[in-house]
Amino acid sequence: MRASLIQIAVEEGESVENRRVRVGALVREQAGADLVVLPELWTTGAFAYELFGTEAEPLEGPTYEAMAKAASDAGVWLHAGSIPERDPEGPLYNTSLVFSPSGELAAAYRKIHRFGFDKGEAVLMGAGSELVTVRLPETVIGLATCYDLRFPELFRGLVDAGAETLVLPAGWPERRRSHWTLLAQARAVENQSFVLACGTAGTHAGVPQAGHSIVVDPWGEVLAEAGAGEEILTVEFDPARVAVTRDQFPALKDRVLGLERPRRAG
Ligand SMILES: NC(=O)CCC(=O)C(=O)O
Repeated sequence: MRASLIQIAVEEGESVENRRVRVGALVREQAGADLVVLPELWTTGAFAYELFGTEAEPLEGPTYEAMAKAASDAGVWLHAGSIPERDPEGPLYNTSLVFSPSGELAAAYRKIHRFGFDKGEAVLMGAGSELVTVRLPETVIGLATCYDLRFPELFRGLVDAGAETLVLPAGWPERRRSHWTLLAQARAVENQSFVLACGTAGTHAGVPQAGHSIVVDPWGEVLAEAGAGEEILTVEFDPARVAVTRDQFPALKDRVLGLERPRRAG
């Protein structure tokens, strides 16, 4: 299976519309790949909080239209990263879109863990509540977004729902790049799954981005890693290695579920 992770540079000097057109062209160039992955909130930048409201789109808005067309022109499965979604009935959401090679929407995932504690995304956007997996011809992908990477129970839920390849668009800052690499490898090892994590490059809203998109195999080995700048990271991997790893080292079968809370001594 061939995957291309498009690590876009998100910089203030470029308009959202220009970036949308540019990204569409980059997706078309990936014809022949099985799966193409884009980063989190690449239209605005994950930290450009002041743009969330002005650039928010309905689910089937301009980014949806452009990416559906790019997926069908290229004939690829496209994880189109996430958009600031305006739900007419509710708050904004950080919503990932997955398109089939014919340009149909295969899945939408609203980010469950919002970043920012008492500001930013955490107050500007609503939280999703549903785990989402998508069956591709070669593998079942499980969806998570950026800060979700810190919450292992979400990924275990995806594995329980059948995921073998965990796909994570992100806008991860350079400041915490060591966490990014470590957590991507940890999620791969503990879930005996491939991890495809696609970040952004450049600097927006004063936050330098880590880049370093990464693909990790079910044994925790890094198959490919990007540098800091805009880059397309292409990797070939064998999804059958998930079953082989889970069979030969069946740690997932040794899970003990429903542990009781410790009793207080004294
Ligand atoms: N956009 C994000 O979710 C940022 C996450 C982050 O910076 C971190 O977890 O650290």
